Amino acid sequence: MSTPRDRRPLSLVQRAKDDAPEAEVRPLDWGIVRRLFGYTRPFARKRNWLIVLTLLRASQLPALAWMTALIIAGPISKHQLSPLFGWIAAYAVMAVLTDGLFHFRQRFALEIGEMVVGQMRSDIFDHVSRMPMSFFHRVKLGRILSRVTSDVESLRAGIEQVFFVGIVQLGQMVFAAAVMAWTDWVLFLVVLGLAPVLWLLNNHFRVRLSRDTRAQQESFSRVTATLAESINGIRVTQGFVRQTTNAGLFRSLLADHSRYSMGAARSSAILLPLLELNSQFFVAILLMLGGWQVLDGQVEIGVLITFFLFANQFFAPIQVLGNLYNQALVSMAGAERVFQLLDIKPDWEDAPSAVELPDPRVQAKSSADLAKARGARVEFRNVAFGYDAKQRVLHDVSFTAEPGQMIALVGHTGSGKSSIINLVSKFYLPTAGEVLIDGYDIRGITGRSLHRQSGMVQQSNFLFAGSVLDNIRFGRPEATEAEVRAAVEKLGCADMFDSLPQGLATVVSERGGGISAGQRQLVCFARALLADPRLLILDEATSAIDALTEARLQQALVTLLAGRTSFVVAHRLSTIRHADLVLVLDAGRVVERGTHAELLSLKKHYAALHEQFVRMGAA
Ligand SMILES: Nc1ncnc2c1ncn2[C@@H]1O[C@H](COP(=O)(O)OP(=O)(O)OP(=O)(O)O)[C@@H](O)[C@H]1O
Repeated sequence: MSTPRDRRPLSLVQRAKDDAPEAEVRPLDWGIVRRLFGYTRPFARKRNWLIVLTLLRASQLPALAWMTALIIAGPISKHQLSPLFGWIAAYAVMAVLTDGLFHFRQRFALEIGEMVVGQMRSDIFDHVSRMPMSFFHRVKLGRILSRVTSDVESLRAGIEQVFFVGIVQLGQMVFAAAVMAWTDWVLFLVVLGLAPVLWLLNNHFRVRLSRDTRAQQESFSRVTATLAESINGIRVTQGFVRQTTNAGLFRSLLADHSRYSMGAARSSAILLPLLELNSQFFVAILLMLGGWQVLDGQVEIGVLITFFLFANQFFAPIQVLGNLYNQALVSMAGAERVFQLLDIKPDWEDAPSAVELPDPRVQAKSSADLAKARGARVEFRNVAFGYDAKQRVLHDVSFTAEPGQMIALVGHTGSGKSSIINLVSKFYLPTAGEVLIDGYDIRGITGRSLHRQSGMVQQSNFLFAGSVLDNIRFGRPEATEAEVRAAVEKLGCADMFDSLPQGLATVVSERGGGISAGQRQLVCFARALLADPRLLILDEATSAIDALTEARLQQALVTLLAGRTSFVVAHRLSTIRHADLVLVLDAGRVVERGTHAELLSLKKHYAALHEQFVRMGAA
């Protein structure tokens, strides 16, 4: 068995084809903005203060400009020295206030950004962890990684910068427009008349930029997805000497990404100078008209200076807003992808009426009761199942595993062994028929309560990066070192762990590097033993292990399984011989059942499989 797995070919060529671009989105979507804003609700006080500070700052900058204009047009142009000092002192106070507020605005914005980003990452993790296995067959690891990393990171800039800096800049523009209109409405009308030209020009380039930015992000997500898959599949890559081919394909994805990045950079390199040129063009027109009014004596020079100061306040934000708009597009695309992931509904969930699977060990009064309660009763009644609606992979499967029995599943590859185990673990629900655990229909009990009473040892013997000790107590983190040691001793393998460089404290890597295949398997056995499950699922490792270790593993296995109900996808004859019931599967059907001896005497499917086992063993 190879529990939950991806059956697509592990090839980068395939990946490049698989990764069709994600759905196009509107550049600015207020629904997404509102939803993002919802993330600031837990920090509403700070957020509201931030909004107040932002609005204040939006008025402070134009106020400073106005004070400058008043000082120039007033005491300076009228040569009044003593009022000048008063004005300058007022200006200095205003400047200190402005930058004091700036400090808090900046700090609050960064803090809120950080909190939102942290919350979002934690939501993605929670959401993904609760998904049924079918989700992990569909959604690639790399895609999940890029949601949590680059997409969320692009949102941070959106939250910290776009919104709050945007308000300041817009406020500044509105204030400046009001002062300009009040100072000289004719010149102001000229500014207003030319504004649509600027807007149309910007719009054209921004649509282009938005397209380029999305393409750039998608190509990057393909790069990260491919990287994640390549590292995961590094053994296969090296085993088939595909390094050069894969590196070439990876380079072509990088080249793709560079092309899109260059496209985005080119569009932005046209847009930004154009914006600047526009402002300068306006200034030229204003100089011409304003200069003529001053020369003609219609307007005082002080008024023209005021107008220019505010024209500057009006135009400067256009560029900043342009940059913020670019950032908003990037953030919007990131937010859309994050929300798409968060909105994926599981194919199925526990029914609202689902109850906890009772643990009979809790009620056991005598040690005899306790011994009986150590294993669960599992029954399949006419079960049919398919990973998708079109194709069934199990047909009419019925059997009963009494408490404490060991059921061995044997059959050729693809015969349905893993699928039976996926159903017992409630990783999937049967398409038809019933799976009963202790008489409870599996649909009516919660997955969590079932998993609390079950344990799993996978063929890959998956270990987390950390110490051997922590890996063993993964299912019961509160277990003491003494309890872990007791479990290891019970399995009769304490010496194998003691021989490690730092004993149980030895650190292993994600793929279990640092310890041998046999030791890795023992860690998984000890982990299962410590969790003390009533139902144990074991996918026997096929990896070659020397005869001595094999004998010790077998002994440890007998200890581990004693009294518990177990399902074993058996790859070793010695295990099958111990089974109370062997189910022989062929094309999703149970074609034979019985003990090893009974099945051998039938001289049919099992006998043929047995012969293969023996021959392989001899080889
Ligand atoms: N995630 C999946 N999505 C779609 N079909 C699947 C999936 N997993 C398995 N299958 C299909 O279901 C059928 C039964 O597969 P299953 O994994 O149960 O067989 P198995 O006996 O455990 O095989 P093996 O010994 O190779 O692990 C096969 O035809 C297989 O292609």
